[in-house]
Amino acid sequence: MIEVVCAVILKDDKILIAQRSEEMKLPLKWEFPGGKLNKGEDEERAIVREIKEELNIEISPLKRISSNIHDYGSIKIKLTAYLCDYIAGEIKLLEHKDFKFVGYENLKDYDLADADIPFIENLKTLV
Ligand SMILES: Nc1nc2c([nH]c(=O)n2[C@H]2C[C@H](O)[C@@H](COP(=O)(O)OP(=O)(O)OP(=O)(O)O)O2)c(=O)[nH]1
Repeated sequence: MIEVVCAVILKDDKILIAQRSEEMKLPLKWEFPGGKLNKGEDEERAIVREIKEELNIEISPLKRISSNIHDYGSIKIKLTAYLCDYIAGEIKLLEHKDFKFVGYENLKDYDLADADIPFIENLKTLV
């Protein structure tokens, strides 16, 4: 099972979602950006590193939301989400195709990766 961490980044009460590119796995799906844990790396360090690598911004993890285990058939992932504050920097799309800041109520209108869907319910009381 692959361990993946992702960031639910808040800015002005909106949530950042990013669209995977055609070249990535799960092409064109929307997700909470993040990536795989390196060996020996803790989750909070991994999420800060991945967001800098993918979006060029600094974030600060606030709270662990929950983990979902999802089996895509070819791979099984454990996806752990952290609620994060946007600290600094201008977003540059270094891997993704697009990004948006959306209100909580609009998250369901995007074609999110299957593993992310349970987070919508878990976020209800947090945002
Ligand atoms: N980052 C991220 N990955 C997700 C989410 N939902 C979901 O199913 N995934 C899957 C897609 C990938 O199969 C896997 C993580 O891959 P990734 O491509 O983002 O991770 P990475 O940057 O470390 O990968 P790599 O390109 O170095 O191989 O988890 C999500 O919300 N965020």
